[in-house]
Amino acid sequence: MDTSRHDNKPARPKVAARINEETRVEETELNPPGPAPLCQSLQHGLLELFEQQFVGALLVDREARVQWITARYAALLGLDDPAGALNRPVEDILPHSRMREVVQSGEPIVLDFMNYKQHHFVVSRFPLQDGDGQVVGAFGILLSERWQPLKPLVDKLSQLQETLDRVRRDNAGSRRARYGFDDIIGAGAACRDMQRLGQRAAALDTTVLLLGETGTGKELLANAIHAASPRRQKPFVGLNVAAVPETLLEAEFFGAVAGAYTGAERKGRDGKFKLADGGTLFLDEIGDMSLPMQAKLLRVLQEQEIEPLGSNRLLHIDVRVIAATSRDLRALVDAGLFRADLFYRLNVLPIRLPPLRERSEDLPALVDSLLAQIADRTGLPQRKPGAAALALLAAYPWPGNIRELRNVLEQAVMLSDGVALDAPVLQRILPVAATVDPPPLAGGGTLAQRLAETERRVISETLALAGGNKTEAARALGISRATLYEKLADPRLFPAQTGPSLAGLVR
Ligand SMILES: Nc1ncnc2c1ncn2[C@@H]1O[C@H](COP(=O)(O)OP(=O)(O)OP(=O)(O)O)[C@@H](O)[C@H]1O
Repeated sequence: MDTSRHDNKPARPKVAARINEETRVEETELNPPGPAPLCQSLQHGLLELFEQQFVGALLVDREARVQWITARYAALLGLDDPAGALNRPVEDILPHSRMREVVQSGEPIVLDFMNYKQHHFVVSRFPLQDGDGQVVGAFGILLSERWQPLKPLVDKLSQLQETLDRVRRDNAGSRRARYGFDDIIGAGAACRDMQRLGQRAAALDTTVLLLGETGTGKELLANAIHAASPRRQKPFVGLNVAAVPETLLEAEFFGAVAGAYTGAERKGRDGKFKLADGGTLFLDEIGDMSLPMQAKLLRVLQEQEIEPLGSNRLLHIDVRVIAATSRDLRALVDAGLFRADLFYRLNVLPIRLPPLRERSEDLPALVDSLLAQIADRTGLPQRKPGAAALALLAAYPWPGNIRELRNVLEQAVMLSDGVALDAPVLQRILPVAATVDPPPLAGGGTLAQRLAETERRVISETLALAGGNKTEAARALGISRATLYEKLADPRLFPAQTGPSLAGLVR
């Protein structure tokens, strides 16, 4: 039936449900009299254009009632009679739609995920205004039926969020520690031991050595130790040794006087030791330091004096060092790659942080706490994992530990609506098919996708076998450590960041 509003216009055959004589009556009632009634801005074939260009498109009035929907969208939603959607509240046909929010706030939602039964749609929503700037409705576009093409973007968002959190943390409270022992979740024996030793370290003013795989909470524990120590009113400063090029490390540690360098460093600047004066310096990935730098660090630890680059003056500093590494320092000493005297100097009070796979008893509490943090930050309702989702999480080896768990949960929250956190959503996110019932291998995927899947699985398994130790894993795989880092940072291989995070680079 052609129900075009303009008798002299050609029919628009592809638009299954459009504003017809009946809805025109409604529309006149819904819109204030004025020069721009709802839909006038979409005249002259625009609707057909949307029909052709997008997987789906939809228009609602200011009461969020459907006024127009493309035939393809209606078919995707399984509507037998698309015209039957007209004038119904949008949630009747799309329970998780946020079109009402757009109409009410007048703000667009430029990119979002929306669930519909088993589908994950990528959608955009825009408010429509009349000539007086009044919101008269909203326009929604279904950009893609699949969210996977946007996965690199989702991964990047997670990483950037972590970077932002860390930068905020570093800037907040003039370098004060932001986390305490209360923020360390886990009541299992391994976690209790770690916290008991941490409390002891806080009371003593000695050097502390934190040993654990990436993402096990070394920086969190270092924060907590500082916050519970007599130095708590003084700065807490972090530095990831592995993230700073060797040539810049000395200036990063000890600072440089004006004129010591040309170019950007001409003005001179304070090093991390100076910035941490009176407080705590957290040195992450200490095992990655060159032998000459190790000698310089040892001298500072012994003398509590630094010499900024380009100066011949020694500055006295009072800094407690908390060092951390994911590498086996003793093995590095045996291999002649780490100075024995520095090792003994650092190893006064070693604390081992267990990998997540060794503390499965803490997993439900960790998941709960991380989901609460995500809900707090995003303003979305807190998700609750079902038994199947928890079983799936427990089956995965977590080479990236709690950081990886947090990234996976963040992605799952973005991709699910409602309160339940479903196993199928997690299953799609987890890098290795950590299924309770493994899915059949047969199926789709291009050669490139299937090769990537195999590569991802081999790397994950090797890392898990190597206890998260990247040097050992790289050796077992016959690739350099740098290549392994590159692969771990490749979002096509590892959708949830399991390698060194961007955050590490800004520390
Ligand atoms: N026990 C825990 N309870 C709650 N959150 C935790 C816990 N351990 C770690 N996390 C969270 O996991 C993430 C990674 O922790 P953190 O940066 O401290 O790990 P790390 O061992 O220092 O990692 P890397 O060696 O890669 O720098 C952070 O968001 C941290 O808040």
